[in-house]
Amino acid sequence: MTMRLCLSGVGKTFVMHLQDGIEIPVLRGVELAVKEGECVALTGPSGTGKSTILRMIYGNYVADEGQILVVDGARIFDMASAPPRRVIDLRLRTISYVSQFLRAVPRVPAIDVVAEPLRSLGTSPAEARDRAATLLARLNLPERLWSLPPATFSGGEQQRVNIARGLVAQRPILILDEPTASLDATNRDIVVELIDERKKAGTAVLGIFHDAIVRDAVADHCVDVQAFT
Ligand SMILES: Nc1ncnc2c1ncn2[C@@H]1O[C@H](COP(=O)(O)OP(=O)(O)OP(=O)(O)O)[C@@H](O)[C@H]1O
Repeated sequence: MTMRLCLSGVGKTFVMHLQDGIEIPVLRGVELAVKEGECVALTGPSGTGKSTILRMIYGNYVADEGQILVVDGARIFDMASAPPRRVIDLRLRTISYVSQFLRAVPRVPAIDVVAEPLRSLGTSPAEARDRAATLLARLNLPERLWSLPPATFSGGEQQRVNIARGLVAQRPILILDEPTASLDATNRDIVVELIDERKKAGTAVLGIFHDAIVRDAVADHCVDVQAFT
């Protein structure tokens, strides 16, 4: 199986510039790898740095040391030292990231929030909306909500829009930060099914799954982040 994501010697210390430069060392020597078609789960107590690892891979946080190699076809990039333009390109084509909370643009209908990643890749509006609709239907989001902006949706409804948006473009790497935290058992099982389908299609998945049922169902192995604190 081809390697898709490989972290070596990754470290992160937060510096609180507005509080006398206080330093908060969080992670050091992070080593982990994810191959195509594989799902790796990050585990460990609250505050150990699981979300920080996901954010460094997506380029939201800059790693202080080490390498975050992202493999896309024949190309390999180091997210730890990638310039902003490369980070934008990797987000467009290579890495999908489902954060814990949806950051919706005001006044944009849910179906367009979900279709947007396909639109940015050049898919026609009609096809992008069709594929968004298919995912929203699978995730049981009532059709009457599709034309409404998600700002007023319930936590579980927003999470399903967020998941649909993260899955719609089928990029080679999928990062999931607690994708089922606000979902009922039926929708949780659908998310497990969708992740499984992605793995079978060759996507490399790295996630945080506090729900042990979800973790056991999707993860091929776990990495305990406490080892890197
Ligand atoms: N932007 C930031 N500035 C300062 N400290 C931060 C920042 N982001 C995270 N931290 C700190 O880094 C540590 C790790 O946070 P992180 O959210 O990665 O943990 P986690 O393992 O995902 O926790 P949880 O399971 O509770 O979500 C925490 O002590 C947190 O306060």
